Amino acid sequence: MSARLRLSNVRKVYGEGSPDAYLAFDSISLDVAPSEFVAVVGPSGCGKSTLLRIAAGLAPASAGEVELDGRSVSGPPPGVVYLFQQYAKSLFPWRTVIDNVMFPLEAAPRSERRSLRERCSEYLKQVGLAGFENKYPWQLSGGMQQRVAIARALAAEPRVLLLDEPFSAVDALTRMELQSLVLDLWRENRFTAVLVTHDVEEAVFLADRVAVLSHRPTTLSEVIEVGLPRPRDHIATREDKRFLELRHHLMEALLGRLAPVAA
Ligand SMILES: Nc1ncnc2c1ncn2[C@@H]1O[C@H](COP(=O)(O)OP(=O)(O)OP(=O)(O)O)[C@@H](O)[C@H]1O
Repeated sequence: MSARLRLSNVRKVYGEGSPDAYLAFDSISLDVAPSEFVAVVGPSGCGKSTLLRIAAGLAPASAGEVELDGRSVSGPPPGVVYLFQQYAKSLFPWRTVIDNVMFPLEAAPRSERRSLRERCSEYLKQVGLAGFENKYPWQLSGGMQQRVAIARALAAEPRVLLLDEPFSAVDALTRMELQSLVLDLWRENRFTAVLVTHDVEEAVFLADRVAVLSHRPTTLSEVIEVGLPRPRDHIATREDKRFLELRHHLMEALLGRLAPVAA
């Protein structure tokens, strides 16, 4: 099957041409199939967010190519939605919850607004926020605000959803709830998902494959097939032998270069 999203030999240099030019990563090639869920893990600062922004067409690569359904990406393409870590900054505090979710549909003709509003209420229901349409983001908890951001992403009917550490600003239990929510929505809506995270358990729990970025100089060191059965459950999946093996392997890959802690 042809790739939905294809990264071919992508390289990023910040400050190219200047004496303090900085090579973020090089030679990254990765194909993501339609409806696949791929996680990208790597140590802090290795370039995960940069890579995702390039995949979204939000930043240019220094070399290499990004393709969406076979077409070269040179700016944000329709159908690709980016979900940010900092939901509080990505929601508009002066708009109600429903008006935040409606935002990607604002260009639609007035005559369609009523039916779009109903559709957006449906997305809010899907993320467990029925009845919160007329609240403002600042009246909601952090986890609820990220649910609003997820509903807004759904309203854009993504072919590809790019998730940049989307759960890192919430507490551990909320994080697990949001992980399950994203898995349910992914299963129902069949978008392609690429998740950047530094959390190896999250990567294994959610993804079909995990791409591992190395320490500097960053390259793609391996891509691992997860192969755990779906639907996944926080208790049973995390106790599965395969889950534990993968977690071990990824922890070693990410921590391998650190010196052991002295007794
Ligand atoms: N706009 C920029 N200009 C210059 N350097 C940048 C810029 N954005 C990122 N960098 C550098 O590129 C490297 C990769 O940054 P990036 O945020 O992509 O890494 P990351 O793996 O997502 O990090 P973290 O896991 O800590 O969020 C870092 O060393 C960072 O300082």
